[in-house]
Amino acid sequence: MSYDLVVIGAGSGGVRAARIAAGHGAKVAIVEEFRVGGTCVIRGCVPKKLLIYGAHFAEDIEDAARFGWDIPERKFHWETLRDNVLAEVDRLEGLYRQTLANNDVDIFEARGVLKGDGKVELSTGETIEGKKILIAVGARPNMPEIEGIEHAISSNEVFHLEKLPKRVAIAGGGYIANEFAGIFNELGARVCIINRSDQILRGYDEQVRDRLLQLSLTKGIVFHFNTTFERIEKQEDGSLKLIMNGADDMVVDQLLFATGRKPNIEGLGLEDAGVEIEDGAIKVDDYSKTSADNVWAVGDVTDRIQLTPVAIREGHAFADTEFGGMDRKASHDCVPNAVFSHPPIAAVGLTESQARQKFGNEVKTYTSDFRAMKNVLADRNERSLYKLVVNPLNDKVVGIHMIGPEAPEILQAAAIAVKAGLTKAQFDDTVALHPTMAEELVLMR
Ligand SMILES: Cc1cc2nc3c(=O)[nH]c(=O)nc-3n(C[C@H](O)[C@H](O)[C@H](O)COP(=O)(O)OP(=O)(O)OC[C@H]3O[C@@H](n4cnc5c(N)ncnc54)[C@H](O)[C@@H]3O)c2cc1C
Ligand SMILES: NC(=O)c1ccc[n+]([C@@H]2O[C@H](COP(=O)([O-])OP(=O)(O)OC[C@H]3O[C@@H](n4cnc5c(N)ncnc54)[C@H](O)[C@@H]3O)[C@@H](O)[C@H]2O)c1
Repeated sequence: MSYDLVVIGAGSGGVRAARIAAGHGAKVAIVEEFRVGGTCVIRGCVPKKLLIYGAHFAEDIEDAARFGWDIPERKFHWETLRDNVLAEVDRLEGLYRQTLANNDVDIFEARGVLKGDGKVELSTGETIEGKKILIAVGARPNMPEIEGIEHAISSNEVFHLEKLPKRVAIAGGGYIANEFAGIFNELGARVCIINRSDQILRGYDEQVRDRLLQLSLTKGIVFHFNTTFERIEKQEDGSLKLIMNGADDMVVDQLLFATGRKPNIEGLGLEDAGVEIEDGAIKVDDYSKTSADNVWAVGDVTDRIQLTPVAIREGHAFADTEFGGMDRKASHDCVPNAVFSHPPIAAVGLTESQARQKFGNEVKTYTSDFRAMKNVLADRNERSLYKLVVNPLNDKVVGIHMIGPEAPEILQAAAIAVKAGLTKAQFDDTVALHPTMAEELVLMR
């Protein structure tokens, strides 16, 4: 029961760190209280993206008519999509377990609590010991204290709904709210986003998020801004009555709270182990080292950037540094990100306003506001918007912001250019690949 490394949490960051450390020859244990794979695989990125694909067929089937296809009957079965997605999640969990087993990582299916001096107490009653400990316990949905909040669901439950709700309200205006608004709306539900502030997707480029708002409104999603909840009442027929400040009462079948995620720091024995907390998250240095000897933390529990590839990089850098004899830090600069809304948004680097703050008002921007060829023939009045933000001092492209079909797929490749510090002139030097949407990136003048 004595290991070189004990990892608490078998999610994105923990599994990567365990596998890489074991590959470097360390004896590794991983402790998981729920399911191997963590949020991303079990109830985050993966099932969410599969639902996005499922939902998008609604538009494709509609558009198909203009391309000559006669699809006489449109019927959607939520249970089929849900069960297939959940089966795929099961398959992936199996693969994650296999990878750990192949690397001789011992899996303990229990909750782990730090006891200090390298000891981790398991809910099974056992205690295991690690020369080094990695905390990778992630975050959980933030459910604000509101009367009747127990009637609402979070993203944890949304993948398991028995029936597709006819009327859905979603609290929040961030990633999850906009992604699930798109999913439910495409699947035929009436969707309303209830947001306490006056904007969606804070931190994203203003023009891009305004375009998403306009397109979402056109597709029928209703928005209530500057609105807060007073209470939630369950009615006799099972529906929910929402009593709000800033909007009229509303009755819905399902209420989803998507109001951020809180690091899982409670009940973990952090105090006993001497691990310091800052702003509700574990405080770490550039090497993910906590304030305690031989204890590190990666991923959402450190609340740096709550994204899977970031947790993975942090876990990998930790394992390489501590067990591979390398000096590795995870970079948090130029991290590409996407919102899988309908249509999706993708971005990397500085927004126009961030660049103006950093480089002054001479910052140059180039935009392309166009209708994708497919949308033109489909007679779908949905315009895409691409924007390049350029540092006037050296012509470097410091930000790319996009909304339109396949934006995340396109942005991943373009993000390499931004990370590499390429200039606008080098973008212009690249010959377009025609006919694509991505060619707009090298045609903006
Ligand atoms: C609905 C949704 C959609 C998302 N979509 C995306 C996306 O498209 N792209 C993207 O990059 N990111 C997305 N994310 C974010 C992404 O899932 C997280 O950033 C990522 O999973 C963080 O990894 P982690 O290793 O820090 O934690 P997690 O993956 O959450 O893993 C932590 C693990 O620790 C376990 N655990 C907690 N406490 C203990 C304990 N005391 N003992 C034992 N085990 C414990 C948990 O059960 C969990 O399995 C999404 C998140 C959600 C909720
Ligand atoms: N595509 C992706 O990469 C993706 C998708 C989903 C989630 N995620 C990750 O998961 C995290 C959580 O997603 P999220 O959408 O819940 O969070 P978010 O931070 O994107 O948005 C939270 C929203 O809730 C609002 N809010 C916060 N507290 C509130 C309260 N008490 N009452 C009312 N409104 C409140 C905020 O103003 C904001 O609009 C994200 O930050 C992101 O890092 C990523």
